[in-house]
Amino acid sequence: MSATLNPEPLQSPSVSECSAAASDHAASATAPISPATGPARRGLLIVMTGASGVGKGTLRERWLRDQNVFYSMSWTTREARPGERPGLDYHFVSADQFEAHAQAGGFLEHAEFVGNRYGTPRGPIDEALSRGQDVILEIEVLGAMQVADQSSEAVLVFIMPPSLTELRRRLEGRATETPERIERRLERAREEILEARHFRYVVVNDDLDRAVDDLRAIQRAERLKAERLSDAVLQGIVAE
Ligand SMILES: Nc1nc2c(ncn2[C@@H]2O[C@H](COP(=O)(O)OP(=O)(O)O)[C@@H](O)[C@H]2O)c(=O)[nH]1
Ligand SMILES: Nc1ncnc2c1ncn2[C@@H]1O[C@H](COP(=O)(O)OP(=O)(O)O)[C@@H](O)[C@H]1O
Repeated sequence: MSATLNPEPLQSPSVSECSAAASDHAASATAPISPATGPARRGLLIVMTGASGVGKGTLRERWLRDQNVFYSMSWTTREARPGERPGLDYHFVSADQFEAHAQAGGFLEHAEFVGNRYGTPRGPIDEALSRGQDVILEIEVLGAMQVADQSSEAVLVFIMPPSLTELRRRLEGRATETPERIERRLERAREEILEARHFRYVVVNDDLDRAVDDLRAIQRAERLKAERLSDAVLQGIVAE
């Protein structure tokens, strides 16, 4: 893939809005009104991005522990690491399978990262958002920018390492990559960090608990946005 890091500020063109009212969640005049969490609410599309090794997976696991959130499992051409579970951590595919899916328009976004390809399958995300479930993507920066270009509703959160030294320590400590691949990931991390201002939020992952609190605060604030009130909820309020 030939995409490069984009020096221009992100544009957020509008995207066709899906029906905000899921059919199995019709608002009624007598139901308690809770615009932020109420029945006709479409799920949030939250995109967590940032360098490899910054702690995205660790944060996501803690953040979502007690929540019914849809985590989008990516496709990748990378080989599975020992302990990784096909169909849970990633859908591991060949280069040909990946390319065929990309050609068929099956990815919401996809990008090359240090010699391998990664992509977010489109279908399950639309389904989850429409039924009101929040969706979390955990992807690198080029892919996150593609999502931002396509979807004005996406909430983009950049996870910042406390320092590059600490990022190196985490990548080395995790010991999932060869030293050469760690260097390539760190090079990529420098480029990614320089793009941080293009995203809506930045969370520094120094203290894990505080960073998870920040993510929860973002999710809560985004749920309260007035623009997310659907017609169904408003009509329900005035119909009383
Ligand atoms: N664009 C894109 N990036 C992804 C996707 N899935 C994972 N990534 C990112 O690709 C990078 C490399 O992933 P991986 O090899 O699993 O390393 P790790 O995330 O550091 O454990 C990480 O920054 C991931 O967040 C995806 O579907 N699309
Ligand atoms: N706040 C933190 N403080 C110290 N170590 C952390 C923190 N967050 C994550 N880590 C560690 O850093 C390493 C990389 O985290 P990981 O979640 O795999 O990153 P990513 O998914 O972004 O590649 C792991 O060994 C993890 O335990």
